[in-house]
Amino acid sequence: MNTPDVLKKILAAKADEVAAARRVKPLPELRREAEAMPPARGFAAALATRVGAGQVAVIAEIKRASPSKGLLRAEFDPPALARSYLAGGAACLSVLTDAPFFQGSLNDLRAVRAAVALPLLRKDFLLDAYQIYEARAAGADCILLIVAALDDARLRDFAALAHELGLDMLVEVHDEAELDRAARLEPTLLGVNNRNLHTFETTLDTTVRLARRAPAGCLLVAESGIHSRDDVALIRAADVHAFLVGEAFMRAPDPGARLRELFHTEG
Ligand SMILES: O=C(O)c1ccccc1NCC(=O)[C@H](O)[C@H](O)COP(=O)(O)O
Repeated sequence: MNTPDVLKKILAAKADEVAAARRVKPLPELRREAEAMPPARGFAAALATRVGAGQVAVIAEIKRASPSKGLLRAEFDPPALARSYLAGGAACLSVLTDAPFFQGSLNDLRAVRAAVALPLLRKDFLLDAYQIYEARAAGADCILLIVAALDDARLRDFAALAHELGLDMLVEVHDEAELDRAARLEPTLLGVNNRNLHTFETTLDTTVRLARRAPAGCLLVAESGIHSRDDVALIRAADVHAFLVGEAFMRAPDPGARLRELFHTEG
């Protein structure tokens, strides 16, 4: 699929999906499940520990398909991918749970939770508090808040709910105006998506540019379009040491080995 404003399409489908999910499992029941979960694993802390030790921190993504690239990996076994990433040195994992556009599911997230102890990001398009409870109940440790998809009130409310449920948040921006809105949340983790989610245009210059005006004290994560060691070096030169990578790993025969090749010199 390569139509303009895919984000708008995804959000429209998501609203229908959430309404359907609420009919199957009403919020009070889901909330009880979420609140009965064991404590979340520190997603932000896992990244900060690596970066604090002078290492790169990689969030390795489990994504079968994407709107911009279509099918990325025919043989798709989320627990096996998670184990491969663990062996390759990932600090955390990101699991796509959107079905219509990425061919993912909450079951993928549950299966990965059962397979490895690494902290997990639920990668989806959140527009309703219901999805935050869903994330917690399925074993996520972190949620994604896409600033382009949320007004300021929802950003604030979702941040408060994530905090209440013990979840970390990756607050994602793509331009200066979004960065200024995100900064008001004083985020611990700030993701810079190199991909424009309306048009798919992807350039690493986005991270380089926005890194210069990122608020002090937050940990920056460069997201999307990272394919080579030169890409990694360019981003590290901008003083960004945490990365979220999907396609480059998903297309590799051994994703964990590819992670090691891209990010580590030895091992
Ligand atoms: O990946 C897409 O095509 C896409 C399209 C529209 C909205 C979001 C999209 N992707 C989500 C992501 O941000 C990426 O999965 C993630 O940053 C990894 O990117 P990559 O390494 O380029 O697969």
